[in-house]
Amino acid sequence: MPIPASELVLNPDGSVYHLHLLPEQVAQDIIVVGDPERVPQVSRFFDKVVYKVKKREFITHTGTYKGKPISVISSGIGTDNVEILMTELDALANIDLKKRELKEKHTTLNIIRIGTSGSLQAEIPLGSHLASSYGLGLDTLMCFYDLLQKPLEKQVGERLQNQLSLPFQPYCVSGSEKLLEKFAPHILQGVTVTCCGFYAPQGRSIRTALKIPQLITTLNQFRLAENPTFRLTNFEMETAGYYAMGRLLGHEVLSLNAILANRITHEFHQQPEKVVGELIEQTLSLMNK
Ligand SMILES: O=P(O)(O)O[C@H]1O[C@H](CO)[C@@H](O)[C@H]1O
Ligand SMILES: O=c1cc[nH]c(=O)[nH]1
Repeated sequence: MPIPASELVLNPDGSVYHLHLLPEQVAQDIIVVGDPERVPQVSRFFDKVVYKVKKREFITHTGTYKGKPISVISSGIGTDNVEILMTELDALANIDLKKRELKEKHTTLNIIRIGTSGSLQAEIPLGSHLASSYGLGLDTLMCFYDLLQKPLEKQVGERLQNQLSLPFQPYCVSGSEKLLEKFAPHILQGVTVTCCGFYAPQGRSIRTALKIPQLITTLNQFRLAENPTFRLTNFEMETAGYYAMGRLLGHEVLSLNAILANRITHEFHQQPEKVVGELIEQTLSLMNK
């Protein structure tokens, strides 16, 4: 039975609905970024850019880097956008769009996020680069998917739900071990908390009262007796969504974070573009090794 037009939506030119991409316009190695303006900051290092496609916040540049096909795509902010991006990238790789059928052979995508983030530990300074060994989702995306979690991952979600009295259970998913191996010797590793907003969901209060005023303290002090090295290191808004969708769809995903804020020492980096630029160059040089 072909996948109906209402479920897998295609544009009149045959491209996927939101990304506006055709299968030949995306590589198997993909860098994802939140900010659409970061796309050319990555692709300027490519040998050449063959395709430039834009729809909404989803901007794609595809070409080669050191002779290997590569794409960079922006997601915009949040795990709701990540769900769309990951589903449509997977459809481009694994569904025959003309027949609307699953292809016989599965293609695994290698997806690396380069994003900005705030530190939850005083000793992780501004300007650090951090690879997420786990993503911990404080959003409700996975309430709608049947995600398999390992016992430690499930335990983290249950404990945090309890400690923060949340009406839903956070989810926790590991990143790609294969990709982490390339980066781990060169940058910090940590557990990244993915939030459903930038202000109150990350404990920021500008003009409104917080429902969970102890959020940052609880996350800063979260520990597992069974695994004493497990601690929550940083905040952002996409990583757990990428890791969960990657596990559901069978793709390798790693999130790399440029630490711009420290929420414990109350600082924000004076030159954010410099920190992000350094992470872009480091990622490109390590991902092909
Ligand atoms: O710099 P990007 O990749 O957008 O990532 C971080 O910055 C945005 C918030 O300012 C969120 O998307 C968060 O995850
Ligand atoms: O504190 C921060 C900094 C960047 N991105 C976030 O989501 N939070």
